[in-house]
Amino acid sequence: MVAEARAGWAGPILVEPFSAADLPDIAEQADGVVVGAAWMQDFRLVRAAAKLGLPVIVQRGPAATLEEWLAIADYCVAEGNDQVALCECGSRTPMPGGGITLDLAMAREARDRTGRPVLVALGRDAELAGAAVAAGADGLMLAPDAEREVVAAAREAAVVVGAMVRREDPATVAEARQVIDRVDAALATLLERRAELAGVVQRLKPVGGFAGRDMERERSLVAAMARRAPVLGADRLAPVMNAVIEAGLHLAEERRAGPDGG
Ligand SMILES: C=C(O[C@@H]1C=C(C(=O)O)C=C[C@H]1O)C(=O)O
Repeated sequence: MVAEARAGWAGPILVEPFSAADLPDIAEQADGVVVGAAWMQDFRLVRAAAKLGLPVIVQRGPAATLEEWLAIADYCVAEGNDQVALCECGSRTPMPGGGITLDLAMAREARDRTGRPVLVALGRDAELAGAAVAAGADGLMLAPDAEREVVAAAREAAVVVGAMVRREDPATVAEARQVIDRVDAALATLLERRAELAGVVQRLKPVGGFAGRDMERERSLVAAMARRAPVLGADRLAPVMNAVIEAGLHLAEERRAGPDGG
């Protein structure tokens, strides 16, 4: 089973034991052991799993309180295993359609209190990926059978939302470039959306395109942006936004002309 999973997946293989009998195989083949939400009260199995020396992921049972959840992590640490991460998998609160109700506030609290990485299990629902990242999630888990598009959407939301709301502290050129790449991913997404919206205005204004350019509006949007980007300031933002606006106007004019120039 593990060998099969490894063949189709480049990431770490985390395995949840059904019983203590599974532990030797897990120790030999897996990269991490999962303390499942369903049996987090089985302290003997929790202890035995922690003793394998592999990283442990402690899932929160659907009715477990924060204290109960963190106590299981403490059990693992007491077995001498400090490689413990937590995983929020949702509460038992009934949801129409059987969806899970993730407790993102609890996930955030668990992270703040323990300093340990907290994963959020999204099931097959990528739509909460951005919310989980905004709440501080260090990683997202999707159901093994989640569709490719769902995985891609979750990854995209994590990058874009993460770049917007989380500050990172890179220490090397390579790390700083990775963070820049994520910020640029968010910028590209926003620039594309902005160009579409500016195109809407060109179609709705009595005179669109370069002929209907409104410099007063452009100055005022730069001034508003400078309030959010005080370090750059209006003087540095102005040429950047001029290029952005002109790119939007060129696009709108090309589209109006049509593929063969009108
Ligand atoms: C979009 C408009 O048309 C032009 C493009 C602008 C923009 O991209 O923000 C701003 C002012 C206009 O020069 C507008 O008038 O709002």
